[in-house]
Amino acid sequence: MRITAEGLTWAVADRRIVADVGLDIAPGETVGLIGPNGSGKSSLLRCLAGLRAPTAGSVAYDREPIGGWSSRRIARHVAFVEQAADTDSDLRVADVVGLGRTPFGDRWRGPDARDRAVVAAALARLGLTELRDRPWKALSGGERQRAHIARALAQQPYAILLDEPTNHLDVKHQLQLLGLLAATDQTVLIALHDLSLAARYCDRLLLLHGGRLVAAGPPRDVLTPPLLAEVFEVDALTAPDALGHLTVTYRGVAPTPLKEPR
Ligand SMILES: Nc1ncnc2c1ncn2[C@@H]1O[C@H](COP(=O)(O)OP(=O)(O)OP(=O)(O)O)[C@@H](O)[C@H]1O
Repeated sequence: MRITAEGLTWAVADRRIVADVGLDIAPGETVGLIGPNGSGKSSLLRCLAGLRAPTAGSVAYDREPIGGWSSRRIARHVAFVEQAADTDSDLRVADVVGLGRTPFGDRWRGPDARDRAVVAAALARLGLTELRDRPWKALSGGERQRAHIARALAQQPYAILLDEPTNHLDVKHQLQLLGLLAATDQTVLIALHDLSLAARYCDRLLLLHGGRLVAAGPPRDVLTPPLLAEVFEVDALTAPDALGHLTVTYRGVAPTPLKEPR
């Protein structure tokens, strides 16, 4: 599914948190959303997921503006894995993953055989089959994170939006998750702080700064030392690692320009 935005702006009390963003994410693309803390990544994702009505501009799925869509219709197209999402603590893991089937269900009946098969497949893809009957409150942070991603997969969306999904995961599960997302046919937009992982797994990167999209393109075009210095305020260089993957190495924080003497 193609996701587009034109002139997308979301403001709170005259402060533009997402400012005039235009983007076009092709079906099946894996796109990384990068930018410093507070640059507007979560806010942009929430607008694209239909959870926030833009102050100006529009979001479209396959060229159809989603402005008037119900949340159920949106959920049949896009799954959103929020940062630090919380869930009712009385549920078991399989119940939480089963919430991904809600947009397809009939509220008068429980899950059918197909729902159960989809949930089992999603649990297996995230390596959670053995934990399926565990109470939610007994899971570690990383296990919860993986269960939220399994819930998104169980939704069988055309596109998945994820807000820093690797932040609780150990190295193996980071690599597994990003490999899974890069390999899927679904359209993927993923906010990431690790720029080397973003470069390795994403086809393209979108760089946000102060709510504005300041660069978009293949990782080697976006992760340039001048842009890293300007946007992230770090002194960094990029080079292929031993395996040939583009990596970012940090010399340190960019030197603060000296203030002019009065
Ligand atoms: N509901 C709100 N009301 C007022 N300000 C908000 C609201 N939501 C977000 N902001 C502000 O908008 C800015 C962008 O926030 P957002 O969470 O989108 O950034 P982010 O790039 O995802 O940051 P991080 O990397 O720290 O997660 C921040 O300064 C934040 O405080």
